[in-house]
Parts: sequence; structure tokens; C-alpha cells
Amino acid sequence: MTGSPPGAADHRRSVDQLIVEGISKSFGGVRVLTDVGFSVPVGGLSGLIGPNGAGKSTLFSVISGFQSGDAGRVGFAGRDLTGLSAVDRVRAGMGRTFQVPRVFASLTVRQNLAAAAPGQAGEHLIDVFFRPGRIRRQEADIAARADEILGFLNLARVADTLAGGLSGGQRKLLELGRALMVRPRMILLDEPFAGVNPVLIDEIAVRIREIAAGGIGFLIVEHNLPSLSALVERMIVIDRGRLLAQGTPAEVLADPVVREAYMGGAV
Ligand SMILES: Nc1ncnc2c1ncn2[C@@H]1O[C@H](COP(=O)(O)OP(=O)(O)OP(=O)(O)O)[C@@H](O)[C@H]1O
Repeated sequence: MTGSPPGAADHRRSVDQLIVEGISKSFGGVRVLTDVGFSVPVGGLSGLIGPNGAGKSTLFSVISGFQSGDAGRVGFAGRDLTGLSAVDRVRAGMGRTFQVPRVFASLTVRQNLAAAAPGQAGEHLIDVFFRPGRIRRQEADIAARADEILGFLNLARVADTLAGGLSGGQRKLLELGRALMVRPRMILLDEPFAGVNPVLIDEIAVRIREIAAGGIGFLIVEHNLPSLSALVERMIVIDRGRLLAQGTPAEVLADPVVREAYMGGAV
């Protein structure tokens, strides 16, 4: 990342925006992202699309701090997050899910949710000996939050099932639930509909809309363009690592440049 903070003051003023500025990233000398910049509302529903290999997952990783960018800045809800670790970005309110759900197969659904809760007092030995009451209270809070999410995501009936036994769609819901455990302001969702049957796609879309209505925003990478465009208010398009277009789903999908990038115009 660059050392000087151009635009840092803007980041502080933009309390309701995710601002991505000049992100570039190479792997072994191969440029994957080139000077990508856009901004979306923290509390809104936005999509990030592009053909296979466009750089969407890499961009997600740079925004969420799982990989460092070679250049560029990330402003979020009035803070400059550039250079912060992935954990600190989660603490700042930025949650994320992965293309391949990272649930613990040998833990139950409920345990998976509890394990996603941030900064648990019991992690520190000193708390175990000197603050047992605090640990009990925190465990009760986590259990209550997990129950709330299990009910909301319609996962209560599989709460005590091992996550390894869930369907693809249920795993996606559990991954969404894990992101919700940290009480984020915005969630970066990587392919929530991939490998999910159409009925569950509709259910996941309904849940996302309900969560967004409660003020938590989404930036969603997704190849299922009909389902995504029915859900989001705006789309960012990247192709070969560069910003190609942005606008409402109708504007973006009618754009000849976007149609050309996708399968030579067969969107
Ligand atoms: N760790 C890595 N090392 C080397 N190359 C990588 C690495 N991660 C990604 N790439 C390359 O970067 C490019 C962009 O990959 P990325 O997964 O970000 O694209 P994507 O738009 O998410 O693709 P898809 O839609 O197929 O998931 C690809 O050419 C990929 O092979």
C-alpha cells in the first residue's frame, strides 16, 4: 500500500460510504487489479460483477484485509482502514463471507455461530481465573445472539447438526450467520447463490433484504445476474482487473461494453 494518505480526510467525512481508491495488486509479476476505485453506501445493497478471473475475489480480499494491496486505499464508514489487519477491519464493522464457505464441518451449526463471536473473554486465561462472572455473561450474550440468528435464518431445526452435514444452501446461510455474529455495519458476500437450489436462493435473497432493511449493507459478488440484479440497487463491474462500469442493474446490464465483456455480448 502507498505510504502517504491522500484522501484520508475524505474518508473521515464519508461516514456512510465504503470508498475504494486506486487499488492495484499483482501476483508474481502478473497484474490482477489495476487502479480500481469506486464508492458505495455502507448501508446499501450493491453488487460487484465481472467475468471469470476478472479479479472480484482478489478485490474482496484486499478490501477486507485478507490480502494486502500493492497500492490504493480503503475508506469505510468515515475511517481509513488501509494497512489494518483483517481482524481490525471486522472490528471496524466490515464482515465478509467466502466463495467456498469456511464453516467448521466437525462443529454443530450453533457452535459455528458461537465460534464467530468477536473477542471472547474466555480466550484470555486471566479472565478465566479472575473474571468468571464476566465470561458467563459473555457466553450468555453469545448464546442469545446465536439463537436469534438461528431463528432468523431458519436454521433452528439444524442447530445441533454438524455443519459438515448441511446442504450447500444451508452452509451459505450459516456463513451469513457467522458474519452477523460480529454485528457488522456491512458484509462483503462472495457468491451467496453459487451451488444453491432456486428455492433457497429466494430465501437467502429475502434474508439479505431483511438484514439490509435493518441498516446493514452488502457488497455482493455473484455470477447469477438475474437473482443479483433483482436484489441490489447498484452494480460495479470489473473486467481484467479494471473498473469497467457502474450504475443501476438495468443501466449496467444494458451497457454494450459490459455485454461485450461477458461472453461477447450474451448476458
Ligand atoms: N494467490 C494467487 N496467486 C496467483 N494468481 C492468483 C492468485 N489469486 C488469484 N489469482 C489470479 O488472479 C486473477 C483474478 O482471480 P480472482 O479469483 O480474483 O477472479 P474472480 O473475478 O473472483 O474470478 P471467478 O469469478 O472465477 O471467481 C485470476 O487470473 C487468478 O488466476
